[in-house]
Amino acid sequence: MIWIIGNQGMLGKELSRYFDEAGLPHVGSDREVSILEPSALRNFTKKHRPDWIVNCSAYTAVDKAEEEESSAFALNRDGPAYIAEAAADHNIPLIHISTDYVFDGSSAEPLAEDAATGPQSVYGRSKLAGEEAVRKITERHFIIRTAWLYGEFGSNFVYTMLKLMESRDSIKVVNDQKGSPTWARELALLISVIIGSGSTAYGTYHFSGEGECSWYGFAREIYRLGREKGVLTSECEINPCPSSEFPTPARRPRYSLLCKEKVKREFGLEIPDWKDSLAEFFSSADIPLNAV
Ligand SMILES: NC(=O)C1=CN([C@@H]2O[C@H](COP(=O)(O)OP(=O)(O)OC[C@H]3O[C@@H](n4cnc5c(N)ncnc54)[C@H](OP(=O)(O)O)[C@@H]3O)[C@@H](O)[C@H]2O)C=CC1
Ligand SMILES: Cc1cn([C@H]2C[C@H](O)[C@@H](COP(=O)(O)OP(=O)(O)O[C@H]3O[C@@H](C)C(=O)[C@@H](O)[C@H]3O)O2)c(=O)[nH]c1=O
Repeated sequence: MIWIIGNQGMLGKELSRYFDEAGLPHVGSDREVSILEPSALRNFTKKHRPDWIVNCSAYTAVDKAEEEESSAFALNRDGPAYIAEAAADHNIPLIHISTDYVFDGSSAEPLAEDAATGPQSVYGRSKLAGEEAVRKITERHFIIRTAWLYGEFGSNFVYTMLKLMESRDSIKVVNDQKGSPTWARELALLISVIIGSGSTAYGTYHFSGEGECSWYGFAREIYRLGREKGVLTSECEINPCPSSEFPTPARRPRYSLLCKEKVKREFGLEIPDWKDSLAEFFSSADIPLNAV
C-alpha cells in the first residue's frame, strides 16, 4: 500500500491516476490529514500500514511565499519533518519531492545532486530546509528534485500561458531564466519505477525533461502546440524580455538545469526531451478549454 500525501494537488492527482492505471494499491490524503499534525499522521499510518509514503503536499505559491514565510516553512519544512518522523517510526521508505529553486542560478552547467545550493526565495529556502529535515530524520528517503512541473490537474505555467495567450494580443515572457520543464506524468512514472524496483539506493535525485529552454522558449512551444491542436483560437504575439522587465516578488534562478545522470544510471530510465513530452501532454490531456 502506497500512501500519497497531498493527493489533491497537481502531482498527487497525476500520481493517483498513474497508480490506478498501473494497478498499484494506494491510499491518499490531503488537508483532512494535515501534515502539520503529527498525531494525525501517526493515526493514519497505524490505520493503513503503508509500505511506502510519497509526499506530494507542499506550499507552492512562489511569489506569495515572500509574504507568507511562516506558512511556507510550516508546510515545506515542518510538515516534511513530521512525515519523516512517522515514516522512521514504522520503518517506511519516504519519497519526498523538492525543487530546482534550491539553487542560486549562478551555475553555467547542469546541476548535479551535490552541487552547492543557494536558494533565492522564501519558497526555495523552505524547500531546502524540508530536504535537510528529511535527510536528518530518516535514512530511508528518496528526495527527488524536479523543475517547472506541469500536468493536467491544477494550475501551472502551461495553463497560465494558454489563458493569457487566448485573452491577449501579445505577452512578454522572460528569456534569461533557463531550465527544463517536467510533465507530471513522467515524474509519476519515475516514482512508480522507484517503488517497483524496491531499491535501497536512498538519497537525492534530480529529474526533469531532457533538453533546455527559457520560460520564453517554453511559452513559444505552448503557443505552437496550442494553435496546432486548436486549443488556442486566436493569435498572440509572444515577446522575449529580460527578468528586469517582468519583476516578481520572488527571485528565480537564472539557470537551474538539473543533471539527470544519477537517476538514469540508477533506475535505467530514458527521459524524453521536454518538447516531446509537451506534445504528448497536448495530445493526451483533457485540457479544460473552458478554463483556458
Ligand atoms: N509545481 C511546480 O512547478 C513544481 C513543484 N515541485 C514540488 O513538487 C511537489 C508537488 O507540487 P504540486 O503538485 O505543484 O503542488 P500543489 O500545490 O498542486 O499541491 C500541494 C497539495 O498539498 C495540499 N496541502 C496544503 N496544506 C496541506 C496540509 N497541511 N496537509 C496536507 N496537505 C496539504 C494542498 O492543498 P491546497 O491546494 O488546499 O493548499 C495541495 O492539494 C511539491 O513538493 C513542490 O514543491 C517541484 C518543482 C516544480
Ligand atoms: C505569467 C508570466 C510569467 N513570467 C515569468 C515569471 C517567472 O520568472 C517565470 C515562471 O513563472 P511562474 O510564476 O508561473 O512559475 P513559478 O511559480 O516560478 O514556477 C515554479 O514553481 C515552483 C513551485 C517550482 O518548484 C519551480 O520549479 C517552478 O516550476 O515566468 C513571464 O515572464 N511572463 C508571464 O506572463
